Amino acid sequence: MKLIIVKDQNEGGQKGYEVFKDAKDANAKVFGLATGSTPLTTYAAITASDLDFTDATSVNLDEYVGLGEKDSQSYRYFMNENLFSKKPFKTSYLPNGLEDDAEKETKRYDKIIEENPIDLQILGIGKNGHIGFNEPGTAGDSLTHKVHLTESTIKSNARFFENEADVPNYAYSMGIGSIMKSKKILLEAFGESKAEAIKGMIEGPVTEDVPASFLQNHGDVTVIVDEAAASLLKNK
Ligand SMILES: O=P(O)(O)OC[C@H]1O[C@](O)(CO)[C@@H](O)[C@@H]1O
Repeated sequence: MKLIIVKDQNEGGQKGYEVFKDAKDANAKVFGLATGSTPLTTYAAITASDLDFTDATSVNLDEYVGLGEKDSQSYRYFMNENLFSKKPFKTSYLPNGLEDDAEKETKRYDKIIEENPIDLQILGIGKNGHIGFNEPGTAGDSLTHKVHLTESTIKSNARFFENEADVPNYAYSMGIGSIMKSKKILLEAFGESKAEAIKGMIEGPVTEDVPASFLQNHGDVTVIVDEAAASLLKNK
């Protein structure tokens, strides 16, 4: 893994933008995208740039089950607000949170991923080491699945909702196996609350207990962290 330690999230966002720019210059056509607070500065830097994605496709990692694009907490809404309304892509895919039939939806999404192999995947990381919504215990070869969110994730994400009870209990998530097939991966993490997960991801054993640790088996991962998120690493 290539580790880049930055001063703060703003500098991290600029570096993240550079990874997108390099990928675009190298003719990347499919971008795997993430939600959460982590990629926001990268999306802001992309938005402020002259990069053009109208010939590119995006495939997002995950979506809450039960929320649609008009729900302000849905990930489709988040992506529209923070990126797509300013930097449109030719086509943008997300799981459909309003589809009740999990088998139908996960199969549909796997087909999309197969037909649009991801050139660059951006990831955040959960405090418990999750990537996408792949919670601890998820198999390294998993495909798109319906996830029962952990208590830790519900608590972390409650800040985006009025009440913790409003956080959906389920989400559809791209699997770890699909994430691992991305040609290049960029993982960002900012703040002390991510330090334990970053240590486990980079210096711990490869284990389902820390889903991000599977990235040790990928040949092209760039990790951008601030000093706080890097604070528990022995080798910097
Ligand atoms: O960037 P945040 O808001 O800390 O969230 C971290 C992770 O949590 C998720 O939003 C899912 O809970 C991931 O998509 C993201 O990588």
